[in-house]
Amino acid sequence: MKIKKITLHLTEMKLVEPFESSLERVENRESIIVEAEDEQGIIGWGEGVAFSSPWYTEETVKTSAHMLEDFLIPICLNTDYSHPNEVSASFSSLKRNRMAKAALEMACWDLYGRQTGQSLSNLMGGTKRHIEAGIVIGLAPLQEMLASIEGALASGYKRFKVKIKPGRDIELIREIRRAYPNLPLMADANSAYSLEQADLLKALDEFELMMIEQPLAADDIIDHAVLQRKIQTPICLDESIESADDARKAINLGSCRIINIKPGRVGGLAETKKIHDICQAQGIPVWCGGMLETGISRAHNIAAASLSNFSIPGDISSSSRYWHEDIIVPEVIVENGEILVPEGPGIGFEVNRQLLKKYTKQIFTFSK
Ligand SMILES: O=C(O)CCC(=O)c1ccccc1C(=O)O
Ligand SMILES: [Mg+2]
Repeated sequence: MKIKKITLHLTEMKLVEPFESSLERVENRESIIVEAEDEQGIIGWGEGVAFSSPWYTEETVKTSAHMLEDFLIPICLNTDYSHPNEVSASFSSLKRNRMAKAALEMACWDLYGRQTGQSLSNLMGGTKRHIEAGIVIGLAPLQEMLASIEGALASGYKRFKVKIKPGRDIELIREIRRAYPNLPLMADANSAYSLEQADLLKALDEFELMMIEQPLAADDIIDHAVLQRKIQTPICLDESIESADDARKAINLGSCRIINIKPGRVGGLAETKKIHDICQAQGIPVWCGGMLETGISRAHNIAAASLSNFSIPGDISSSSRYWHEDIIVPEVIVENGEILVPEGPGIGFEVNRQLLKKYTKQIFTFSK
């Protein structure tokens, strides 16, 4: 797989509605779309999922662009890979920056799938033809959150995640439970709590949440292990898990009982598969998270979620949940709470060049 040309499209798209978590309110989503072209003119697509500012993890759109331009793209253009599994290994001398690495690695997987006529799901060993869709309700006044849940229920979503933060936790969950006693419900704190608040987190046990996601800091798998021993609600780690090694350590310490895998967070699809396999061997279910991404990253997520141990519905919603118009064709559609795993080559979606151009603020091209 010889890559001849790589183009970075820096895009900005306005969300259908602002998305609020414990740490940030996202209204305009900047992204890096990666286009990798081989000598035959076949093109693969990837997407960097870092945000404009480092509120979720330390990477940003600009650090990703810097890593890609100055380090990752030169490696990629100068290596003749025989399989996309080799791409992340070729980046291994560079520390961290996994969102930047993932953006390029995933473009290579899509390219390879299109070169060989295989779907990403098949390439990764996916077994599911449909995946179950979940939805995330951002922080908003209670009535709005309840209305969002009602709408999502009507659309068939199978799992409901609400963002929480100190001051919007126990009472918020109590009200949602009062309205929906049997809803498959979970909460995501995006690391807004500390171990001193263990009693408060323990008070959530009575609501029988499916899990609580990333209550403590990203680098706190020790404290998460202490917390998990104190509370009944299963802890799911998101920000804390950037690699298969992180997953192994967190599982061994008892820091979590479930893991949220985002291919764009962990360095790409090869690492996704490794984390998936480690978790499967240890009896830890995984699900696929989201990053308010365009259809390109969403398509990669769908392929990943077709693997068998992605056994809990993920944060994979329809394109229209976030975008007035998505940049892929067809858009991602949720029907009866499910998304069809595409069987076409690579990600199985085409990129709408006209829309990509419409949302592109800057474009950079690199060739050998
Ligand atoms: O629906 C989505 O795309 C994911 C929504 C979400 O929870 C989220 C959105 C942005 C950044 C982090 C997270 C998260 O999972 O923590
Ligand atoms: Mg999360």
